Amino acid sequence: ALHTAQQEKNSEDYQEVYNAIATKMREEKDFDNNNGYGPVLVRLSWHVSGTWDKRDNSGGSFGGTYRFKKEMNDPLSRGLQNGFKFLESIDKQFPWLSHGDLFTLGGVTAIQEMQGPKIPWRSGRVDEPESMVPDNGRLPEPHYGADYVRSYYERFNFTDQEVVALLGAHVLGKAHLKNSGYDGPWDDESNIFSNAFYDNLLKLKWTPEINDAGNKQYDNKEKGYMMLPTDYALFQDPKYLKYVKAYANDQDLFFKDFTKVYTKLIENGIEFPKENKPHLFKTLKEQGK
Ligand code: HEM
Ligand SMILES: NC(=O)CCn1cnc2ccccc21
Repeated sequence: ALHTAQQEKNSEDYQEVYNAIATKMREEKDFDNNNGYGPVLVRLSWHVSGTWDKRDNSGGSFGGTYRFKKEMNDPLSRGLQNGFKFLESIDKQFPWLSHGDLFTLGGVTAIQEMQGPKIPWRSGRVDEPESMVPDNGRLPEPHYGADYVRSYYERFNFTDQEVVALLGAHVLGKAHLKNSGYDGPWDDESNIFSNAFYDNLLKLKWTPEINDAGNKQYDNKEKGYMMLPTDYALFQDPKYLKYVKAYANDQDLFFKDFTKVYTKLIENGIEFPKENKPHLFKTLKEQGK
């Protein structure tokens, strides 16, 4: 069943929600070794959307079903509960906002407040009941290479270029051994949204290592950076590598392409009537806050 998103509030109302999330991010910037909540909010917005299945239009961000424990406790989402807890006070402050809108707006706010691109965001997702929670197992695993990544994103009809642009979000935050069985990076500059992911992938020396959870990851000793096998796949696969180079050399192109594919991701399965216009948010800084 296709979901139609009606716009119920105007941009000023959503800018107020944006400001509440952005202000709370500033107040709690010491979270996770001073990474702050930005990275986990971005990952949450992707996980609530990554359950979408084009075959029956199940899952996806529309119904806000991540709020139910079956989806929240998906082992591949370990650690995202921190993002959910962060958004609980926002949920209470704006009871009229649906959970699907809350989770996706959280990611948009985080990207913009971490100096990323402006993401035009459309509202109107409607909460669905627990019976609509998609099964676990729809999110990707980090252990495999390019063939796995390519076939995984076929579910979204994403091209190689879109997959590479989307994965640039792995410039943010870090892996935590207890969450995913991967660990690092150990630098603390991972809360600025930039094209550094591609630069690092191309320019640094990556050494395969078995980590303390017995998983193979790629480490750079000099900088204390790491890459998952699925990250490194973008370097190994010649078709992906072409776009890794393009984005390493052109941050504006990366920002433009990331904005397009991230918007596609968080809107998959949703019909937006043309009168339901995207909202463009000002950052706190642009508002002089
Ligand atoms: C092949 C697809 C992907 C795989 C296998 C994957 C896997 C992972 C893993 C294992 C972690 C570490 C989690 C932890 O230990 O806390 C992680 C973190 C993260 N992922 Fe992905 N991911 C993928 C795609 C994406 C996409 C499409 C986005 C956003 C557009 C994204 C955004 C993030 C962010 C921001 C973090 C850092 C979270 C934090 O610091 O707590 N990932 N990812
Ligand atoms: N700073 C870097 O080397 C990128 C960090 N990084 C690479 N793959 C990642 C996957 C999840 C979070 C951070 C990640």
